[in-house]
Amino acid sequence: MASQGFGFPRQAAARPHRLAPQRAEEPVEEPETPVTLADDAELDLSADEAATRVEETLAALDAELVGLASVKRRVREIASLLQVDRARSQFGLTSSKPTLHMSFTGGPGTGKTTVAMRMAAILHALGYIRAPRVHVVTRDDLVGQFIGHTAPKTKEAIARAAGGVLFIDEAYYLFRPENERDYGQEVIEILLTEMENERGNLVVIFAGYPDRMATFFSANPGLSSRVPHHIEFEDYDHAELMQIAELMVAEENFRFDEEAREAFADYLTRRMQRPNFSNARSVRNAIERCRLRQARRLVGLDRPLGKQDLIVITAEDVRGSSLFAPAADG
Ligand SMILES: Nc1ncnc2c1ncn2[C@@H]1O[C@H](COP(=O)(O)OP(=O)(O)OP(=O)(O)O)[C@@H](O)[C@H]1O
Repeated sequence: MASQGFGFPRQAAARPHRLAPQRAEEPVEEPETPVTLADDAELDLSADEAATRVEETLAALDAELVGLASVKRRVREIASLLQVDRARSQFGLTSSKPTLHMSFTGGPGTGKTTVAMRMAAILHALGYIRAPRVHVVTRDDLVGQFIGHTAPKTKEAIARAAGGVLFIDEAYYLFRPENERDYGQEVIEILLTEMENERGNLVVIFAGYPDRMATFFSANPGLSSRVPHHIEFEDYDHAELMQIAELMVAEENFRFDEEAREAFADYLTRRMQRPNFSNARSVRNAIERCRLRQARRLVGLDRPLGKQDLIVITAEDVRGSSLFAPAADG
């Protein structure tokens, strides 16, 4: 038997009554009704247009994000879950929509926000959310300063995220056990209700450092039980950070020369041991400062510049960092 593509087979519904005449050049998409497949039909999961878009996003995730093997595996699993759920509904197999609230735990700059954006693209491609949108908030966007201000603020944030993803960065700041009248508790209660009521219209991602997130969830078991997907982001090692640096430099049409590459590796070794090291974000910031020093060097050159001059970052541009100063402390 010929297998069918994975798009929902549809039949045209009756022409809807129109309230206002449409201009001829604006074709109106007819609403379509899904058709339930026969019990002996077969589906080719990979022949769907949505599956193609998901594969493209997953391939971009692989190519553009260094490392993160277990994160990429979990994103694939969630994509598979939704693909199979779509296939089941085509056969009329009813089940509740999967709950996709998640926690992303990991150190700073490990790619949590970036992966959230890719996740939103996948959830959208598979029809789980209406828009591939991520609304990023922190405690200050949700908690009001006075009585009566918190609920409207939280509800406004939820309304802005509706149909997409609400990404709550450093979510544990919502919970301050030392102050039992803290308005953060009100936010958690509203979230609990909305995560249940708006299931299928809103995905909430709680993000932050692993240890603090663990404390946050164990202190809020109601919330924890509504978050079935926990994805952990590891700190990057030196080799991965070097690859990230090469990727970022190439994306901006720059290039390290051989000595600059060595100097940057040396820089990273030093930077990783210092306070406030933020993984890939620290790499991005370091590259910005290399660009600044390259510009300063080029402007000071007493000769015309060629294309290669503008592309190449040299060891001097890297070693100008204060980390290489004899008594570096900043
Ligand atoms: N694996 C990676 N490969 C390439 N670039 C990456 C990778 N991870 C992160 N980046 C880049 O590093 C920067 C910081 O990443 P991102 O903001 O996603 O981290 P984060 O975990 O959300 O950080 P924070 O928790 O501090 O907000 C971004 O510019 C992102 O593109």
